[in-house]
Amino acid sequence: MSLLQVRDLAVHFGGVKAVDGVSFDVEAGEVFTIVGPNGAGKSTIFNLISRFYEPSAGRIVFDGRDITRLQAHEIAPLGIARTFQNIELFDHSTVLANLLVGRHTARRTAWWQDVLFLPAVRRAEVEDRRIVEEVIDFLELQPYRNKLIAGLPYGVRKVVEIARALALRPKLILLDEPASGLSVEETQDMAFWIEDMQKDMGLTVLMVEHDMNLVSRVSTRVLAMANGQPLALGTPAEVQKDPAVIEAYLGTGHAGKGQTGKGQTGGEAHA
Ligand SMILES: Nc1ncnc2c1ncn2[C@@H]1O[C@H](COP(=O)(O)OP(=O)(O)OP(=O)(O)O)[C@@H](O)[C@H]1O
Repeated sequence: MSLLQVRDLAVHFGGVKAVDGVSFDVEAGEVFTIVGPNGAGKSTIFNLISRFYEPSAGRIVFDGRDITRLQAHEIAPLGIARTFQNIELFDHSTVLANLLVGRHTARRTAWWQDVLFLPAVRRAEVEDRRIVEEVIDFLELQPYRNKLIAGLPYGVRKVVEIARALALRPKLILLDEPASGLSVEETQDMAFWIEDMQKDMGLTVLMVEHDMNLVSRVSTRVLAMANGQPLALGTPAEVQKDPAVIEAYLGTGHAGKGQTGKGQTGGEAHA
C-alpha cells in the first residue's frame, strides 16, 4: 500500500476552487513533487494534509490510516513533518533551541509529568537531545548550533527549518518550496540534502517546488497542477514534455530545464 493516498481531494473558499478533485499516491521512499503556477493549489494541498484546512470533499490516508478528519496536532506523532514557504522559526532562539522546541511539542509525556520532572521526562529529554544532535550532524549545522536564527544567512535558515522537521523523526516530510530565495549554489546544496534524506535516511519526501532544475534532479515523480486541478503525473521528463503542462505554465516552446513554474505568471525567479 502507498504511504500516502490522496483521493478526490477538494477545498473551496467561497467561490474559489483552490483544490478541485485531486488524487495521487506517494510511495514509500520516493520524492514526489507538485508543480504549478501561482495559485494552482499546491500549498493548499500541503495545508490539507497537515490538517490546517478542512477539505470540502475527498480522503487522505497515511500509512494505512484515514487522517482526513484528524486535528493538526495529531499529524506529527503519526510521522508527518513539514516546512513552510515562509520560514517559521523562533528568530531570537538558537538553532539548538529551535530543534529542541520542535521535539518538545511532539513529546508524548503529560504536562504533569513534565512539571514533576519524572524519570520518563528525563529519559525523553536525553532522547530529544540525542536525536537533535544527530540531525545537526546530518545537515552539517554544527557551526551554527548555538547561533541565533535572526543572525543566520537565509540559506542556513532554510536548512534549519528542514532540521526541525527531521528532528520529529518523520516517515514523510513535506517541503514547501525548499529552494525559494536560494542562490544557484544553495539550491544545489538543497538538492544534496533532499537526496541524502531519501537515500541515507530512507525518508519519503512530498515537495512543492518551482525550480525545475531541482525538481528534475531529485524527483521520482511529478504532479503538475493548474487552477486546483491535476494536469499531468509522471517522471519529471514526462511531465515537462506534456503538452497540457507546457501550455499551462512552462510557456509553449520554452519547456526546457530551468524554467520555473512562475515564469509565465510574472512571479519571481528562484534560481
Ligand atoms: N485560506 C484561504 N482563503 C481563501 N482563499 C485561499 C486560501 N488559501 C488559498 N486560497 C486560494 O486558493 C488558491 C490556491 O492557492 P495556493 O496557495 O494553494 O496556490 P499555490 O499553488 O501554492 O501558489 P504559489 O505558488 O503562489 O504558492 C488561490 O486562489 C488562493 O488565493
